[in-house]
Amino acid sequence: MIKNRNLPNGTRDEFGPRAAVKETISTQLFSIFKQRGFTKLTTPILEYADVFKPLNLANYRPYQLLDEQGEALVLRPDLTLPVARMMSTTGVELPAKWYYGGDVFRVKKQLSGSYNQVTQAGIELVGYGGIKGELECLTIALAGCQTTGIEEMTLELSDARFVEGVLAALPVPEPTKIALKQALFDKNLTVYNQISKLLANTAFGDFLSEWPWLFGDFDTVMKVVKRLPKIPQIETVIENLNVIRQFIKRMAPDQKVVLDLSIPSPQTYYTGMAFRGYTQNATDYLFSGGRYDDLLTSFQQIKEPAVGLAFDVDALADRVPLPEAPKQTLIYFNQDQWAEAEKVLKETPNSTLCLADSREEANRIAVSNNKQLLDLTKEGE
Ligand SMILES: N[C@@H](Cc1c[nH]c[nH+]1)C(=O)O
Repeated sequence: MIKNRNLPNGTRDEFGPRAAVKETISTQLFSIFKQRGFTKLTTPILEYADVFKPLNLANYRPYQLLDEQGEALVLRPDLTLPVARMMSTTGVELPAKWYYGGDVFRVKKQLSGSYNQVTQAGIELVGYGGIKGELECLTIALAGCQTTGIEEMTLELSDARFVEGVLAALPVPEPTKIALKQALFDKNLTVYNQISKLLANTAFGDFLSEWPWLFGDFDTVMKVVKRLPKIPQIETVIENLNVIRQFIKRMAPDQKVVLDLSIPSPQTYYTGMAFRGYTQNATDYLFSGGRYDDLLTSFQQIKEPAVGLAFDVDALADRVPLPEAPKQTLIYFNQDQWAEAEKVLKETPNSTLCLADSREEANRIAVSNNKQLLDLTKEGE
């Protein structure tokens, strides 16, 4: 007899309403992706560990296995890197629009309460370098939340180039910049203040005193950014963010948009704008995405621009109210009535065949599942 019937940490069996809701959500998202011209791509759950080198493995610790030659394999902790790997090996023509659905596996801290297996549904636009790529992703992000029934969602924008651009312009040696960045990301104000004090009397002084708090309402954050001296690289970033803000205003006037220019990029492979959606009082994101123009060079010589996003189907399922199921009918019949039962099944909405061998058993099943029994045998009469 098998002794250990427990599940590995952070995993779960899914059945009943939750499984049904997740299936519905995935179907709704896939239908948006397909309608907008994305093509399905399926990659294996197992990949060589090397594929995920560009990830920050402190945040995405993978489950490791060995193949028959002793080479390190992992259960995929991310779905964007397999797409980049696939693009570099198959020579498909660019630009390309891919969509996918599947589970990612990330070993989380024990007792963190979060799951190690998460279902994602996402898209990748490869070969588009302009801002239209970001706009398409955001259009799909908003449509996805709306279609699946998310009522209130906050859109958070950030940009991987902002922190780097400001640091590059600071008149201090490289090690000081690295220390300042670390203190900013860790929100270690003691160290941050010590370092930024060195620059208090420069053109950056005013801005630096506010940087650790540079998140929140879009327009308020932008006002603080204006205190920076002119840095050409930052100007482009700000322009892009403003274009996105205006686009959202036109598309979804009531959509709440926040900006965070004091955090590390959500993925180490992002090279530009990043966007995430969240709801109040929750730590997980409904979707997360961004631009990653350098990622393909991890796999090939030629650089290709790319941008994408993934919905967290589990996070969506946690927020979407479970649908009220219509009353089900159980059709009880004798084996020689199969053809008749089949006909009734076709004609009766929300019905299923009852495969019990006695009327008594059929009754028990109907009562315990709150279903109505339709008896074709008339045994009980
Ligand atoms: N793979 C990213 C989401 C993404 C898709 N495309 C670009 N980014 C994640 O899991 O966070």
